[in-house]
Amino acid sequence: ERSTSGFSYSSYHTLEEIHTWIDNFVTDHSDILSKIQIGHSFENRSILVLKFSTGGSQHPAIWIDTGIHSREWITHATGIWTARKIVNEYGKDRIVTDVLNAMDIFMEIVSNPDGFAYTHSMNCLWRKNKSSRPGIFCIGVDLNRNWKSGFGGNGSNNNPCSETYHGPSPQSEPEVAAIVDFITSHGNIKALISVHSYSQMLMYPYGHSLEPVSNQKELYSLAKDAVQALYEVHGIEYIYGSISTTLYVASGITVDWAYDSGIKSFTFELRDTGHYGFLLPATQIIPTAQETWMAIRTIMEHTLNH
Ligand SMILES: NS(=O)(=O)N[C@@H](Cc1ccccc1)C(=O)O
Ligand SMILES: [Zn+2]
Repeated sequence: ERSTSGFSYSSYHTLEEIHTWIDNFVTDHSDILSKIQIGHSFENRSILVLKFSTGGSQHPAIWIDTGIHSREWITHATGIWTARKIVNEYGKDRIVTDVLNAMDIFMEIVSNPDGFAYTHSMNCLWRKNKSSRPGIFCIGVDLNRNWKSGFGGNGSNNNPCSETYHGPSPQSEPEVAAIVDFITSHGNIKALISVHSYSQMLMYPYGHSLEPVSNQKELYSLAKDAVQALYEVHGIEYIYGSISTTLYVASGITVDWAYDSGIKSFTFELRDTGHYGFLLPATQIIPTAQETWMAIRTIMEHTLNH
């Protein structure tokens, strides 16, 4: 009898329900799972990371974050389903087993806990964190514009009332600083996957410039394979390419910082293409998670072998 047996993987959940699930899930799978607090948010909520590990010390690792933008609820739900998939597939699926026998996986499901709580209480379309500063009467920084690489460039905004406000300085936000500190001190993260919604895209750096990254061919080819694996599940079509050429120029973003830190980095924009947008019905959670998993699994396999 799993203590998570009452949890619905086909529903959206509150922050408290997710934190309770994390505790129960780690208890149920304590052989392979542990919970790490990497910091706290502006409003003092815990920032939690799931660690999947079969032992060893300082294994090369893969980082996955969901929920950096709080209204993108499909991403937290996909993260939760993916976490369960990983533990269920270990020992069964050859790729998952090979990956976890050689690497660790770190997953941060609620990367913007203050914003996420706010989407449940006050404003379901809230995007930013909830930081406030003296003399500034608009709240929140866009946590996907607060990173050092290209900070303050085109595709970010220095107006605190903007939805893409980059904040006063790189890593000014505790939610970003916590990830930077964790990944930097770990020192052996090989790949990073940052999950957003919506648009149905799989992208890689750069966002801050139109200049192709040095290993563009490798990332393009891997994105192509990952998108094909995703398509084969439910026939959902993704487009793929570099962020700046596929979507728009965006500066101070997670994946550009990761790439400049020597990490192969990808970012997803999950379902849909705008019909429901951020308000994707819960009936699409499991289909979305199932197809996204096949793309993530493809990226994991490549990371293990290259
Ligand atoms: N998820 S979204 O609707 O906010 N779109 C994202 C697009 C995006 C995602 C990853 C890196 C750069 C840009 C955004 O941050 O603007
Ligand atoms: Zn987003």
